[in-house]
Amino acid sequence: MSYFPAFLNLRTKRILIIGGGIIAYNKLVHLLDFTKNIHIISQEFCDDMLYTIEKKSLSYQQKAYKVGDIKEYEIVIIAIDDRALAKNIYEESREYKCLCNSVDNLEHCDFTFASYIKQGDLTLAISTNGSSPAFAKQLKIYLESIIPRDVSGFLKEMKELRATLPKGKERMNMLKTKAKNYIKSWRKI
Ligand SMILES: C[C@@]1(CC(=O)O)C2=NC(=C\c3[nH]c(c(CCC(=O)O)c3CC(=O)O)Cc3[nH]c(c(CC(=O)O)c3CCC(=O)O)/C=C3\N/C(=C\2)[C@@H](CCC(=O)O)[C@]3(C)CC(=O)O)/[C@H]1CCC(=O)O
Ligand SMILES: NC(=O)c1ccc[n+]([C@@H]2O[C@H](COP(=O)([O-])OP(=O)(O)OC[C@H]3O[C@@H](n4cnc5c(N)ncnc54)[C@H](O)[C@@H]3O)[C@@H](O)[C@H]2O)c1
Repeated sequence: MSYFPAFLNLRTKRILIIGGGIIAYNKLVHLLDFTKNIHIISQEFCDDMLYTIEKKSLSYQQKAYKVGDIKEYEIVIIAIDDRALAKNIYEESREYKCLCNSVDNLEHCDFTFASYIKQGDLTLAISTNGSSPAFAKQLKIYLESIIPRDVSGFLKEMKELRATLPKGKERMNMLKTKAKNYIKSWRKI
């Protein structure tokens, strides 16, 4: 079964990252593109993680994970190097209604992180269902080379048109043609 692609509003969601190594740091950086409502628990923190925690004024605790620490969170990311503990935390998470991501085991993921491009209102996310994160990243790099820098400006213009023109068939056709021609113009770049 494949993961369902959805775009979540994280504004009201409390997120916990367990772990302070490079992988936890990568997940943190990606989450920070969308929310600052993040707490981190770890025994040790890498320098990049500590720098970012300070710069973004994030809350954190330097300690070993204790049963119950995940209780208050809607989203939990397990990014530790202890597979047995990761499994225990995942099993504990089943008692709550939180969504769990475990960086070491796809079977322990209610959701996975996507490789993504974010330019203004355009977010493009890639999943390989865990088959090849390396491929997801390279495909992202390829798509980044195709999508022009002014895409966010184009979306602003489209948003404005949708807000001002009266709804109906005429607007629909006009927006469709404009979008089609914009994408067609990329081939000439
Ligand atoms: C896309 C991206 C997003 C992000 O991290 O935010 C992401 N992994 C990225 C990179 C990456 N990860 C790995 C490599 C080495 C090459 C390779 O193995 O391919 C590279 C490449 C690199 O770093 O260059 C190794 C790896 N990854 C996972 C395992 C565990 C396992 O498979 O069991 C192992 C083995 C660990 C080991 O060997 O010890 C698991 C997961 N990694 C996922 C996401 C989820 C599935 C996404 C999908 O559907 O593809 C999933 C299931 C869970 C999750 O993490 O959510 C990010 C690219 C960000 C970008 O675009 O810049
Ligand atoms: N999903 C991915 O994209 C991906 C990619 C590469 C590796 N991984 C996996 O991710 C895991 C983490 O990798 P890393 O390089 O960040 O490891 P790391 O050793 O640098 O960091 C592990 C972190 O977990 C913390 N930790 C360990 N036990 C803890 C406990 N009981 N309570 C609180 N914190 C604890 C440590 O203090 C440390 O900060 C590895 O197992 C690796 O196989 C995943």
